[in-house]
This record gives sequence, structure tokens and C-alpha cells, in this order.
Amino acid sequence: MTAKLLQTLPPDLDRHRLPKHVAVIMDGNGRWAKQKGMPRIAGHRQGVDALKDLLRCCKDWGIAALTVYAFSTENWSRPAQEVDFLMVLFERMLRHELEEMCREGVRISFVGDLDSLPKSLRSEIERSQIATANNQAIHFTVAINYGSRREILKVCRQIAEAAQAGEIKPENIDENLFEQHLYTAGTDNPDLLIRTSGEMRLSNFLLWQMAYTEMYFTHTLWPDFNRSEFHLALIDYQERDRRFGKV
Ligand SMILES: CC(C)=CCC/C(C)=C/CC/C(C)=C/COP(=O)(O)OP(=O)(O)O
Ligand SMILES: C=C(C)CCOP(=O)(O)OP(=O)(O)O
Ligand SMILES: [Mg+2]
Repeated sequence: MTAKLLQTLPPDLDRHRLPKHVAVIMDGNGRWAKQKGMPRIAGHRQGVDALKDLLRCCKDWGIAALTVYAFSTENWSRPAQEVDFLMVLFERMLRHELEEMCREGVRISFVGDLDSLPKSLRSEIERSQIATANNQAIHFTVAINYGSRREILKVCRQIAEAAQAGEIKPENIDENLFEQHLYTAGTDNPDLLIRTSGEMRLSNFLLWQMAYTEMYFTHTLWPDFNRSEFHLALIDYQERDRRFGKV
């Protein structure tokens, strides 16, 4: 009964004022593990369960898109053992969850510099993107080896090359053209960003895309983030007045 109730949108939320696209910085896995006297990687493992539950919840509650930050361009500076574990964890999650994502109508996409990821992970990424390309229930985007500055530089380089080749004129470079070159081309910008673990920064995540995103910060560590926490974030979001510079 309780499980059934949790599947439906809580009555204090207005379904017409839900964010269409939620972005999440899943932070605090290492601290969660440390608090429990476990190695950091145990926090990442537990973080997968929190993510699976949030994805299901977004789908149940009618949120069209979820984007999560799984690995930044700066995260390569962590100990090799942790980096290697994360790469294997991503690959394993994709392999294990693909069938269910297909069944649930999840379309999965990846953003980031994917070329420099391990080959076996790249092939799981490709396989899951192709297998879910026509799914409609929710668009789930995972940022791996993602850095917003790198993304913006890539756009500049591509546009400069096109200008040099005479394909576009500098005066025709506008926001629309710029967005077409981002990893996130074709996806609406996030309405709500959630960052767990008490840190209040963007850490190089979706800098262009989040110009007008509402931000919600919680001290909860990512592995402890659940539907009740998400519910609180949505209540907070629904109280915001999004003015976009107007009065
Ligand atoms: C396939 C897929 C998307 C799997 C998801 C697995 C997952 C939750 C990855 C997040 C990894 C990460 C660097 C989290 C940040 O916590 P932290 O390590 O920075 O923790 P800390 O700030 O406490 O040190
Ligand atoms: C959640 C991910 C994948 C990256 C941001 O968290 P970090 O833990 O790497 O960010 P900083 O605290 O170093 O800014
Ligand atoms: Mg962290």
C-alpha cells in the first residue's frame, strides 16, 4: 500500500508546475562510506541504488528528463583505484540495467568526452544509446568525463573551423547555433538542479545550460537521497518565482 502510494505524485505537488528536466550532482558518496568506516568505493556502489530509485521516481511522477553528473573531467585526478572502480561500475550498471530500461521506456544518452573512456565502457554506452533511442517515457542523460569548460571550448573550435571554411559568417553566430554544438544539443535546459552533500558549487557542470536553472542544495549525502528528499526539493521548486529577467 505504502509502496503503491509512493508511486503516484504526492498530493501536495502540482503536476502542472513540475520541472520538466531535473539535473543532479550526486555528491557525497565518499563521505557516506567514510562515516560508516567503509572504503570510498562502497559509497559509489550504494550511490547506484539511489540513482536507480530516483530514475524510477522521475518516471513515476511524470518528469520528462533527468541528467546526472557521474564523472567530471577533473575526477581523473583521484586515486587510480577509485577511478578504475568507477569505470567498471558504470559499465556494469549499464550491462545490468539495459533490459529494464528498455522495458520501462527509458531513453539513455551520454554527454562528455566519451572518446577517452575505456573501450569496453564505450561499447556499452553505444549499445545502450542505440537500444533505447526510440523510448519515450523519460530521457535519462549521464554525464561521464564531462566538463563544461571543455564542452564550451569544443563548441568554439567547431564554430571557428566552420567560419574559417567559409560555411558561416561571424555575425550569424548566435545562441541557437552555439547550442547546436553542445553535447546537450536538442535537449531543453534543466529547470531544477539538485546537489547533495552540502557543497554549494557547480563543479564545472552544465555552465551554459544552467543560466536560468533553479538550484536546490541539501546536506543529505547522495547514497541517502530518496523519494522523500526528492519530494522536498520539488516542493521548494514549486515555491520559486522564475522571472527570467522580467518583472
Ligand atoms: C552508471 C551510473 C551513472 C552510475 C552512478 C554511480 C555514481 C553514483 C557515481 C557518482 C560518482 C561520484 C564521483 C560521486 C561524487 O561523490 P564523491 O566521490 O565526490 O564523494 P565525496 O564528495 O564525499 O568525496
Ligand atoms: C558528482 C560528480 C561526478 C562531480 C562533482 O563532484 P566532486 O566531488 O568532484 O566536486 P568538487 O567537490 O571537487 O567540486
Ligand atoms: Mg565530492
